[in-house]
Amino acid sequence: MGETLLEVEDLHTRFRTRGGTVHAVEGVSFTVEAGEIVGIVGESGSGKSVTARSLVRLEDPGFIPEGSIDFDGIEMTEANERTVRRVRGDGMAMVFQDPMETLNPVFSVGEQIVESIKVHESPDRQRLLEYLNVPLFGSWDDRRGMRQRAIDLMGDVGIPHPDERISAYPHEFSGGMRQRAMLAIALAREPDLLVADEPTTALDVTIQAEILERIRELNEELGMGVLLITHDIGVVAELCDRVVVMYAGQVMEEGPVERVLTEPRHPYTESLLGCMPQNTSRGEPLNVIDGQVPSMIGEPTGCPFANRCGHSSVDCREAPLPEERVGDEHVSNCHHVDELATSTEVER
Ligand SMILES: Nc1ncnc2c1ncn2[C@@H]1O[C@H](COP(=O)(O)OP(=O)(O)OP(=O)(O)O)[C@@H](O)[C@H]1O
Ligand code: NI
Repeated sequence: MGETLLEVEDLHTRFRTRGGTVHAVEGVSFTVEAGEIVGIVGESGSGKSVTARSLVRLEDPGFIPEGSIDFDGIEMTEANERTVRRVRGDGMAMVFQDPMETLNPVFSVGEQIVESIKVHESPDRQRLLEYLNVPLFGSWDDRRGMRQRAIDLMGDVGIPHPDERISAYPHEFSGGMRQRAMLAIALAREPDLLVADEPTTALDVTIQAEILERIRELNEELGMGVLLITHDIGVVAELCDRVVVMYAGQVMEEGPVERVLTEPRHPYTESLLGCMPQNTSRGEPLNVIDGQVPSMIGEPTGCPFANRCGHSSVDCREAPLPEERVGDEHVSNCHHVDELATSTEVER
């Protein structure tokens, strides 16, 4: 750790719609160090997925009017198509909630993993393949080696009997197995950073835990950085080193997981923690934060959480978000951080 892999600075991503311009991501900054697992957490619609997609330039039909995405020295917001393809080929790999978004139903899982290995070895080949519209054959040894590598990768992500299942098609796999196959495709590229957008949300709890555990092991074994998008604070607590809390397209709080989750210094984080099932007695309905998520149309003023927040003042409604350093690498973008100081800190 210690080397910055990804540095996002003041990222803005917008969508033009008939109803006006949607400000989906509004001035988001964060970093991921090599080998680190960073979580982005927030309610539905807070801009997590748009942030993730913007990193690999999949924001289309949106656009990035402002901000910088520095990945390993490459400015992604200005990179040409070829560079973007190269980064996706072996720098930043993405897995999504819905594996069918990535898996192609007409090719076997094995073929798709092999294809990903080829793309990793030569990102330009991808373009050639698309252009020629025919499969390219390497030497027999190449093909045998890649097939074996695909089998190994399937084993790595926990697909049982990979040597038999390599010829299976995506529809022959269960949801959990598809998610693993997608992870194998991503890992075939030996990425420095894995961007995983709710990779296990659709799966049952046991399978979810297994896959997340696998991601953690791969992070440890390969030193692969991970940016994990989730709305599940439990997942963040278990897996992440640092967390970025987002709301309405903006960062509310950011810091080491053990600090942010035990001593939140932003009312939004506090409310989010209050909504966790563990903090609600049995039989009680799940807490939900009162009030409405603001419309994302048009330029926001003040703190987007102000209308739902018990601490809100005139500053909150009118002034730009302050960036308050509240501890080592712990930042809260709130005017009222002092009111949220933990009791132990007040005593000091
Ligand atoms: N193609 C689009 N056109 C217009 N608005 C969009 C588009 N894609 C996303 N948005 C808007 O951007 C905002 C952020 O959406 P995003 O999908 O990033 O939220 P999220 O935090 O990932 O939520 P979830 O937890 O539900 O996945 C939302 O208000 C959404 O409606
Ligand atoms: Ni999302």
